[in-house]
Amino acid sequence: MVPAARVAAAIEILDSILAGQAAEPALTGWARANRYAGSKDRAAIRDHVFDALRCRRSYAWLGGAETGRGLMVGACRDRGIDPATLFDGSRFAPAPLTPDEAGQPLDAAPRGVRLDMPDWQLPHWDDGPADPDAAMACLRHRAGVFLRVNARMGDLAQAQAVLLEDEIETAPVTGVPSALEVVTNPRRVASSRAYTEGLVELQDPASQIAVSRLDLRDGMRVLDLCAGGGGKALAMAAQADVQVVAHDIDPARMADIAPRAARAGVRIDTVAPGEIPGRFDLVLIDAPCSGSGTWRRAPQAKWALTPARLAELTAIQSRLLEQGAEHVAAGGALAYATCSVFRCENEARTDAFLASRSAAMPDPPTRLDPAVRQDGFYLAGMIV
Ligand SMILES: C[S@@+](CC[C@H](N)C(=O)[O-])C[C@H]1O[C@@H](n2cnc3c(N)ncnc32)[C@H](O)[C@@H]1O
Repeated sequence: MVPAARVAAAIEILDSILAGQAAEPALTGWARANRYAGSKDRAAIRDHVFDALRCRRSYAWLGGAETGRGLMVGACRDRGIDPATLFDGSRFAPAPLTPDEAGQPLDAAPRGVRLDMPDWQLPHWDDGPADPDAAMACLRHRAGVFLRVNARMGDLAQAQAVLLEDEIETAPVTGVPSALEVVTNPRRVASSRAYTEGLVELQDPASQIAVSRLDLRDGMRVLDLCAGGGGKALAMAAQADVQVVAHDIDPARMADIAPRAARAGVRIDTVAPGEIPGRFDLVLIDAPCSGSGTWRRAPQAKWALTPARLAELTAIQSRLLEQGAEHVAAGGALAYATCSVFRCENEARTDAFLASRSAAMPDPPTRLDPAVRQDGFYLAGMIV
């Protein structure tokens, strides 16, 4: 496909998303209906769509309308490309620009437009990361692809060598000894030998840092209360000889844990909701949250979040802290984590929890800033 045809495809898909469809089904549906598109075309179209979702307000401002077409016109202008070179009405290309698509310069735009954030969220950002504008600005850009090297199967150098067999070049990540950043061929990772044989897993550096800060010692019993697909459970099991029990309110989310654990050469037991066996030396609550620290990976969530949903999430988070504490053994610890940067989901929750009982937070919490670590994260360890 020529570049203008890829832009035309992105416009069509963005219109479906703006009408309410989720991004992944919209992309898959388009690919099924347009089988002539090759893998490079699909990848380029996907990048256009996700870039536009990250920068929805600024692209609409630059492009003159919050439509698929307006967003792609704005995307061209944001990248210094004259949209008329692609919007020329030739075969497969979008129709030529009209005078009402002149857009407006971004310098004159309000803060929420320039930083691509819904206005109602700005106070939450101002109450979160140290440099809120830098944090919001970084969410306008694509995230890298990162791997966690499974220490049970090899070290960084071995993983890099095995990945190179599949022409995947990687680089170490400063300050995260278990992590590699994929430099070439990220789309080959899932079929590479290093991945299928469990030497590496896909995991962002912020999550790897968070797990590395947990005080895990051989022989400990650990409950992962909100295990989801098991990213943290697998990282904990790789870090020490711990017995991990994984639980999630939605057991279907844990379906991948068994095959992932088998690949990684570790054991993780999964339990059904309400069937948590006894008490544990460590209970990890990787709580459901707004995900505000990870919106460069999941940009649709930035626009979908509402004040009501945020209030609902903070109530769930407080309940989970109470529930998690019930499963901590004498002398054990409770760890609370979110991938949000909002105080109302982080310090406000742990402060309220600590104030309600005789519990302590011996060390200050870990706060990771998306402007520094690509993703935001919060981790607090408590003795209950
Ligand atoms: C942030 S995700 C977990 C990610 C996972 N720990 C990982 O590292 O891949 C939060 C999870 O919490 C689960 N959840 C939501 N409410 C819950 C509850 N009341 N009890 C247990 N799990 C819950 C969700 O189903 C979701 O899978």
